[in-house]
Amino acid sequence: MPKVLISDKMDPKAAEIFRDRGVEVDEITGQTPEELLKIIGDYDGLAIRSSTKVTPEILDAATNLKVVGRAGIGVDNVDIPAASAKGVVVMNTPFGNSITTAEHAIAMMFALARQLPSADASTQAGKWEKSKYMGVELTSKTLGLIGAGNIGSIVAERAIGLRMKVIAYDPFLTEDRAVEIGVEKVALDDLLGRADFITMHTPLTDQTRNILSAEALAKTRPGVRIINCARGGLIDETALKDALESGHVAGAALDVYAEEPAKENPLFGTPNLICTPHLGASTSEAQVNVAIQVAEQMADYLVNGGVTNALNMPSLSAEQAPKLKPYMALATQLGSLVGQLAGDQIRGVSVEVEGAAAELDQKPITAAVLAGLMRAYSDTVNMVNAPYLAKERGLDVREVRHEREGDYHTLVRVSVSTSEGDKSVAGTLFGSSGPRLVEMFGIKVEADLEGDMLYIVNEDQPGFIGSVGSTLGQADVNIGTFHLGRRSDVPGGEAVLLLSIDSPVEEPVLWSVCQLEGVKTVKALRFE
Ligand SMILES: NC(=O)c1ccc[n+]([C@@H]2O[C@H](COP(=O)([O-])OP(=O)(O)OC[C@H]3O[C@@H](n4cnc5c(N)ncnc54)[C@H](O)[C@@H]3O)[C@@H](O)[C@H]2O)c1
Ligand SMILES: O=C(O)[C@H](O)COP(=O)(O)O
Repeated sequence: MPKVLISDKMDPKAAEIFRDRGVEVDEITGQTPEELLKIIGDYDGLAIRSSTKVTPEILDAATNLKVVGRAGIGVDNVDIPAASAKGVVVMNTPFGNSITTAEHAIAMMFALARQLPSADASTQAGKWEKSKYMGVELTSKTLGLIGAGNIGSIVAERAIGLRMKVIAYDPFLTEDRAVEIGVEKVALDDLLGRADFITMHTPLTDQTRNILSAEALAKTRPGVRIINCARGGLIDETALKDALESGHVAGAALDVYAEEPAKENPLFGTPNLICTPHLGASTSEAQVNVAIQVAEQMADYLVNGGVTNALNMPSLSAEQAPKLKPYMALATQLGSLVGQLAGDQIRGVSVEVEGAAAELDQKPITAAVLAGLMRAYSDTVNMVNAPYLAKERGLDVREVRHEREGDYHTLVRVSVSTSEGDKSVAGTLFGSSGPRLVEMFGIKVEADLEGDMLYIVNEDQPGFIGSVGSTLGQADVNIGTFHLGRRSDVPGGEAVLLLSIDSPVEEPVLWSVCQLEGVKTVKALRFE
């Protein structure tokens, strides 16, 4: 039974769903990295929010880990390249808390406009400072969104409802989408110069880090108010402090900080600053949503192989997974066959699908081919890390989908380009018997690729099969099945022999086969 650790505070629904789906679950929150390091090796899954840091050290110790599930959106606390390299799927729940977070941004905007936190403190202190707390109206003001994805577009919708004009800077926002969500797409400098309120809704990346730098803040309108419910690090905190102190920025409302938990921060105590402790996603509704979603996604993966909302692997629904399963087996075998035969000469790989296979999502099939192909060099390669490893090795990977009718109801072809030319193998699915090789390097040969096998290329001549049989027999190697193919129907050409054998063959036996007359190539193969 797969075992999951919930390492950050999560709604109890998550544990309930794991148990209902046949996944054992432990809930141990608030651990130090050292404590987590000691126990992580026991788990197949790790369910987190933003507190647990999934570092390369944690991943190294996580010898059984298959999936990290983030109950929330931001995954900057997970080292995704390191997880991918280890073959660990990283999933998030991209929509479960977006309304709640957008509402928090809107609440922050109101709080800034009317100075609600300090007006509250002053009133409860008995000061009745009516004239001190003069506010501003939101109606007709310009709201500048930096980032107009899920949360940004919900904020836009709410702000338009408040009769604000919304402009957005987001290099990935299309003009059509901008029109659809009712915002004007603008350049960053344009936004900085026009917005009365600026709200941040991007992930923290190399491009967005300090996007509100001292230089950018200097371009904003005097009296601008700034909201950040996205990620600390988007705003230069020192520059913001200066701008608040000078009065150029009239107010800032922050939910996120460069260092979290932010028990100390240089900004604390600055005038006109409102702070919340990373509460953007903290409503009971959002927490139930993300807990249910993350547990369902992780259980799907661990129990059925379904992949949803993965950041380092193509999606594969729980309905699709059983349909794709035999194809993955076929793709892995074909990849393994060319990987074992063409080895490190491979420069490029092309994966073609036709017939029924062309109706399926091709990405998982390609990932399985690459995993099979690279298993010749790596024990830890799987469908998650295979595309990354392929990229790292500089393999040119192509996918081709044929609409045409072929000889088989379904076909997957794997072609590799090597320094010695192109080579291609193809396989199909046969009724209930599953994956079967049907063509190899231009020769029709049918074989089930499993266990230990021997691949021989020879000149087609009488008596050859007998001499192979007796050479193997003398070495006590039992032949299970014989699969034969030749380049043309005319005898005497090049032939391929694929033998399934009951035990691996040692080097001296391979050498003896190699010495038989007409033999061009001999190679021992192994399939899982
Ligand atoms: N405070 C919280 O508790 C809380 C809760 C949920 C999400 N978040 C954070 O909010 C942020 C937005 O979440 P989302 O669900 O809207 O994400 P999203 O992926 O739907 O949207 C992000 C948008 O940022 C845009 N973007 C990327 N790079 C950009 C750049 N260089 N300049 C401008 N725009 C850029 C993208 O095109 C995208 O449209 C994330 O950082 C997430 O972690 C915080
Ligand atoms: O990215 C997110 O989903 C938010 O930052 C929420 O973080 P939390 O789960 O730690 O509240």
